[in-house]
Parts: sequence; C-alpha cells; structure tokens
Amino acid sequence: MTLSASGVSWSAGGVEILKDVSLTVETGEFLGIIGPNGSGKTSLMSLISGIRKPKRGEVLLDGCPIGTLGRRTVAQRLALVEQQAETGERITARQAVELGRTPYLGPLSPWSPEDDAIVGAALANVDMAHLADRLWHTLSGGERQRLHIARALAQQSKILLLDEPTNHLDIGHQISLLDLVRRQDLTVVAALHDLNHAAMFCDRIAVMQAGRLVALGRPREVLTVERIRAVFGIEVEVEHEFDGSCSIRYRARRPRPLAAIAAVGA
Ligand SMILES: Nc1ncnc2c1ncn2[C@@H]1O[C@H](COP(=O)(O)OP(=O)(O)OP(=O)(O)O)[C@@H](O)[C@H]1O
Repeated sequence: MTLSASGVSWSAGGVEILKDVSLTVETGEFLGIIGPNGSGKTSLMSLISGIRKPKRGEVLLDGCPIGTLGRRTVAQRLALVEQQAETGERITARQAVELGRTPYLGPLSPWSPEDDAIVGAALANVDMAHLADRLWHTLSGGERQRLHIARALAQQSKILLLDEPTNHLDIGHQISLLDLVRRQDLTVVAALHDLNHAAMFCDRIAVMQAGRLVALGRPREVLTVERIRAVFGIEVEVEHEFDGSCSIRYRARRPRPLAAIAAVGA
C-alpha cells in the first residue's frame, strides 16, 4: 500500500490553506505531522484520506488518484480517525466498533463470526472489552477516543490516519495508545501536538507551518532547537541519546524576573 501527495494545494473561504505540499508515506512507517494550531495538519489529513479534493496537485493511493477510487475501496485500504469524530449516541461501545466492518459487508457477505472476532480483538486491544455493552453517551471522552481507534483497527486497512489520536487521553493511555498503534503491522500517519511523543514513536516527522511543509525527516534531524524556535516560537533543549533517539525539554520563554524569585525566597 502506498500513499503520496504531490504538489497539493487547497483553499477555503478564498484563502490558500495548503500550499504545494508533497510527501510520500513509506510502507510500514509511523509518520508524524506536527505544527502549530492552524498550520494545516488536519487539512492535509483530509486531502490524503480522500475526504477533500486538492485544488492543485494529486493524492495517489497505490498509484491511483484517490478521487477515482470508490469509497468502499478507499475504506478497505485506509482508515481515518478524525479529530472531532462523533458517533450516534444510541449505540453501544461494541456497535461503534462494528462500524469498522462496514466496508466489508454486503448482500453476498453478511456479518459473520469472523467479524465478531475482529471487533472483539479491536476492543481488547484498546482496553475497552469490559465496557463493550455500555451506551456511547455514558462513556468519557478518553473512552470514546479509544473506541474510535478500535473502530479504525476493526477496519483492518493497511494505512491508519490519526488526527490528534491522544486527545482526551490521560498520559498513561496516550503512551499505551501510541505504543499499540506502533506495534501494529501498519503504515501510520498521525497529527501530533506533543513533540516528545513525535520523537518517541515516529520514524519520520513532517513539520507544517502556515500551510507549507517546512521539514521532513527523522526525529533527530527535524527536532532541532532552531526549528522548534522558528516554528513554535519557544525555547527548548534537545537531548540526544546514544540509541539515536532524542527528547525535548521545554524552557521558560523568559527568565523569571528577579523580583518574583526574591518574593518566593522571602
Ligand atoms: N472549511 C474551512 N473554511 C475556512 N477556513 C478553514 C477551513 N478549514 C480549515 N480552515 C483554516 O485553515 C487553517 C488550517 O486549519 P487546520 O485545521 O488544517 O489546522 P491544524 O494544523 O490542524 O490546526 P490545529 O492544531 O488547531 O488542529 C486554519 O487557519 C483554519 O481556520
């Protein structure tokens, strides 16, 4: 399964939101997309998932323009978890995950025990099997988010597109969810806000700024003090480990005034 964007631009409300973005997602990699609010991460996800059509350029899924493939075909190859994904309120947790099997069902392929097993495994994968019978509207934001991921896993596509997948999750579930996704034999593209999560889990990171792709590479190549300052306007220290990984330490934007320090010490 291959996915690439070539020179894509997209406009809304007369404003060019994405400008000439090109990237190829390598098979089996975990590609992170980072960038400030409004830099175009969600817009890019919507183009590479086929939800929106680029104004210029093209998105290719397995070498075909994604807009020429039927929705069912796209859904069998690629699953998207949107940032503000919603689901009808009168369904149970299990029924929400069962929606992931929709692209495989039809008059000649009714629901089968295999579908049951796939849904059960997806629920267990995100630690939600015990809440399978609960109604959607009684679940917390984090539980709903885990079910959205389970629905995408039940879809059994080879490509997983996740727009801020750790939204609403506590730190334990954030790490275990990214770890779970990483351990699947899947190609993953995830918009992430936490730079340390990007450093920990991504094979490569794409950096968006004002609708443009301004950097693409391995975490240690992309997450530099200078680039983080230029893109996010913050001061950081980057620690490089012997194994090639890196981590980010955020520093205060300005030193605290001496008077404030004296007041605390008094
Ligand atoms: N349908 C639309 N009409 C007008 N402007 C839009 C539309 N969709 C997105 N935009 C604008 O495009 C820009 C990029 O939005 P996008 O949601 O892609 O950013 P983002 O990087 O995902 O942001 P965030 O980190 O806040 O989720 C924003 O300024 C947003 O207001």
